[in-house]
Amino acid sequence: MNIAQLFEQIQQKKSFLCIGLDPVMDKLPKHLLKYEDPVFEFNKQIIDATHDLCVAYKPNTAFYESRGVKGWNTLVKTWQHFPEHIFTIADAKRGDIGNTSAMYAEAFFNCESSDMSFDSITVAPYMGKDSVSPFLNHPDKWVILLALTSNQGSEDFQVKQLEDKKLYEQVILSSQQWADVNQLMYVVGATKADEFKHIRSLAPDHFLLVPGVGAQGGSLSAVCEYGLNKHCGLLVNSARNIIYASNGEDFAEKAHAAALELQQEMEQILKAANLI
Ligand SMILES: O=C(O)c1cc(=O)[nH]c(=O)n1[C@@H]1O[C@H](COP(=O)(O)O)[C@@H](O)[C@H]1O
Repeated sequence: MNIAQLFEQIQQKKSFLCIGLDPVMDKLPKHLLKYEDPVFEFNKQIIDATHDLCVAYKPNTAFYESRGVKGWNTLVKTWQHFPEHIFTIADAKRGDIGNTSAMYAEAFFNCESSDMSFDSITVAPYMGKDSVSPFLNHPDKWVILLALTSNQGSEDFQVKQLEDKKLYEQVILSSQQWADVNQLMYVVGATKADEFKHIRSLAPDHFLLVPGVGAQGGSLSAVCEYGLNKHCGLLVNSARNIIYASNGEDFAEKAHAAALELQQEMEQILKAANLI
């Protein structure tokens, strides 16, 4: 999926919502425990109840890898259940020396060897260009590079000054030489709303993946004030606020309601910006 196709999906659905699928066994509704794979059943019902309201799903692989082989199988089944036009993000935060990154890319992008073929993967930029390039060698796939993350620890390194720039600014500027806007996005936390105006001056045309709305306290309207661009340019992620809207038998219905609330707010924002 290229940038034009992603924008088309956003316009059709009047939504730039990405739903994070980060399921924890202990938090699942009890009635699902009778299923052979309760986590898959949970994801399946969440996807069925919300796919008309979002343009992307982002399973964070930690929530699957932590359960070993069973968890990996759940991830594969979940990927296989995604509807065709949904943009899929493997939130794996990978990045290593070139030949190792190539194997990570194989694991998440190549259907034949891994039974999954995500549209994109989150990548940590710390090891530099040759650690990111193997993901970009898959021409129809996206790299979503960590720029300014939502957590407190983002202050430890990302905002440190290097000569005339902060580290995260250098990440955004240097990486633009590695791929174009059809293959590269940046993660910017919703908790960093004050930085969006400046980040848009560094990367006016790129999509930004924005986690941190809801459970981490970020505000959708504050992000959109300066974050939108001519292709919308934002995928705003929410996980816990949607998937755990209820832990009863009505969990999927309540997830739908929580996603609808965000989608309706997004529709108003897109209309006000003349993007739909
Ligand atoms: O790359 C990410 O998705 C990510 C980057 C970041 O800066 N902050 C952040 O919270 N995330 C992820 O986004 C999701 C946030 O989930 P909620 O806080 O439950 O909405 C988790 O999967 C995090 O790992």
